[in-house]
Amino acid sequence: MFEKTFYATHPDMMECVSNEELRDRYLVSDIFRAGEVVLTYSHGERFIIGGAVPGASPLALPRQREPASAAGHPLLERRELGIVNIGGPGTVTLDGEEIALAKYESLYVPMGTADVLFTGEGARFYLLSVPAHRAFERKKMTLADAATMQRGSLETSNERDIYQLVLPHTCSSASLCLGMTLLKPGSVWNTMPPHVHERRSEIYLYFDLAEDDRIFHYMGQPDALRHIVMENEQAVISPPWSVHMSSGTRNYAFIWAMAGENLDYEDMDVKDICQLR
Ligand SMILES: O=C[C@H](O)[C@@H](O)CC(=O)C(=O)O
Ligand SMILES: [Zn+2]
Repeated sequence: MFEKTFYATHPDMMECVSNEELRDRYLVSDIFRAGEVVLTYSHGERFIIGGAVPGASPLALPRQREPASAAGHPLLERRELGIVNIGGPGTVTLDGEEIALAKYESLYVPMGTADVLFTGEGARFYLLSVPAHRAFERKKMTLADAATMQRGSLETSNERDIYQLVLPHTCSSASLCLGMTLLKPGSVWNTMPPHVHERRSEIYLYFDLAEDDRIFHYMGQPDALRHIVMENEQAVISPPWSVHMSSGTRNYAFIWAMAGENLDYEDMDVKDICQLR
């Protein structure tokens, strides 16, 4: 069912870890494969991180297989799902209702939704699911519907628009927070200055990069940074004790998703650049 399971980690585990081990623990790659729904599982907030790339025929979100008591039940029996299309136009069908999603458009799928179908050749659906305690309203969110924050400047190479898609003031959810950030041409730094949020884990998916572009993603405790070199359409897991920030070889887009103790975007501990080591 899950391509890979990512375990929760202790910050001490950052010591002496090789680049390969770092990638193995936090980098989520190969989730957009033509004609497949690829799902990975993280013990951090029990996030499911995945991709659906339909070809000529539709793809279905799989049903649960384990444990025996849940086998055959919908994956969203006790979960909610956020979907963002990062490719060409496509359609998501929720229990028979078709919802068109163009690039950068997203959909909040409530707990209890039984059948989720993905269609549209060229569409690339990014999937994020976390446990939920109740069903909220199904909602499509475009960038125009989002709460938008302008941050940074071209002079400091970090001019970007932060779009809040799923947060209490834009779309109700049980635990999922979801948004997208678009960097302006010439700007390459995100989340500058960086922060940690003890009460939530976060997943970043970088996209809109060329094949030979790279993202230098920084993680770890603020006084012990490490980096992971990332490619287009790869995601990275940020444990609650870790910063998450990067620079790229050009401007790019990224989707951020959080879950945990609360839905308060402002519940973050912003770090001074001079504190970083
Ligand atoms: O906890 C919030 C997240 O890390 C992002 O919203 C930060 C971000 O998009 C940015 O500064 O560019
Ligand atoms: Zn964050």
